[in-house]
Amino acid sequence: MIIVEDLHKEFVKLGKPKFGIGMRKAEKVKAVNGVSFTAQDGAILGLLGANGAGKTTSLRMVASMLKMDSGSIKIDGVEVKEGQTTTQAHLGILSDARGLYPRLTSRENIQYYGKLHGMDKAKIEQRIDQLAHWLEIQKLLDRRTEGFSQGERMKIALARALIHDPKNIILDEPTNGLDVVATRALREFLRWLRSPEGGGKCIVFSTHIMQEVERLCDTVVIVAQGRTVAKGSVAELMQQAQESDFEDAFVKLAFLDKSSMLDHRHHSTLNQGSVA
Ligand SMILES: Nc1ncnc2c1ncn2[C@@H]1O[C@H](COP(=O)(O)OP(=O)(O)OP(=O)(O)O)[C@@H](O)[C@H]1O
Repeated sequence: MIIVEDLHKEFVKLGKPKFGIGMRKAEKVKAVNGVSFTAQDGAILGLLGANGAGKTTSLRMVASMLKMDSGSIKIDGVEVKEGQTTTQAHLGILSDARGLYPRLTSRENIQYYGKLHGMDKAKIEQRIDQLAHWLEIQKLLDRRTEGFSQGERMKIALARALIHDPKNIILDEPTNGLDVVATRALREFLRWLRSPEGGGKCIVFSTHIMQEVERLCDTVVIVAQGRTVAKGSVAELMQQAQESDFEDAFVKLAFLDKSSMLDHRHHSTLNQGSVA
C-alpha cells in the first residue's frame, strides 16, 4: 500500500541571461504542488495528467529517486526518506527511460538487479524462470539487449523491476512506444498481478492516455499543474464532472480554472506538445 500526502517539489534552474550577456537568472519551476493519493493492495491506480502535470516527478519521489521538498510518502507503513533503501525492497520501479545495459544479455540485466536486492543466485534463477514464463521472454533471455524493440525492452525492464517480487509496483508511462498487441499484453499482465493469484499487488502507473485508465484502473487520480484535482473511479469522475464521456470529464476536472487551460495550451504550443 502506498500513501502519498501533500507532496511538493520545486526545481531551480539557471535561465539564459538577457541578450546573451550578464548574470544567469535562477528560474523556479513548481513541478509538484500538492499531490496526494492512496494506492491499495490488489488494485491499480492511475495518475492521469497532461504533459508536464507533475506525474513523473511525483513517481520519482515515491521511488526515492528524488528528494521531496515537503509532504509524506509511506510504502507498506514505512516512511520514504532520501537515500534510504528499506522501501526499495517493497517497490518495483519501471521508469520511462528503460535504461537497460546494452552490452549485457537480458538475463544479466535482470540478474544484476537481483544481486542489488541481495538475492542469492539460486533464487534469482528461479525467479527469472518464473518471470520468463509469465512475460514470454524465454527467447530473449540470452540475447544482448542492444537493438531490442520497444516492446522487448519494456518486458525485460519489467522483469528486472519485479525480480525481488515486490508488493508495490510503480510504472511511469508503461505503454510509451508500444504497439497495440504489446499494450494489450502488458494490460493483461498488470491485471494478473493485481489478482490474488498474481500476488494482489499494489500498482500505480502514470499516463496521459484516457483508454488506458478506463480499461485498467480501479482508481484514477487526476493531476493538473502539480496538484491532485480529483480522484475516484472512472464512473465516479464522470459523475462528478456530469459528463458521459471520460475525456470530457477529464478536461473539465483538470482545467476547471479556464485560465489554467489557456496557460497549458500556451505552454504545450511552445513545447510542441498537446493537451492530453
Ligand atoms: N529536473 C528538472 N528540472 C527542471 N524542471 C523540471 C525537471 N523535471 C521536471 N521538471 C518540470 O516539472 C514539470 C513537471 O514535469 P513532469 O515530468 O513531472 O511531468 P509529467 O506529468 O510526467 O509530464 P509528461 O506526461 O510530459 O511526461 C514540468 O514543467 C517540467 O518541465
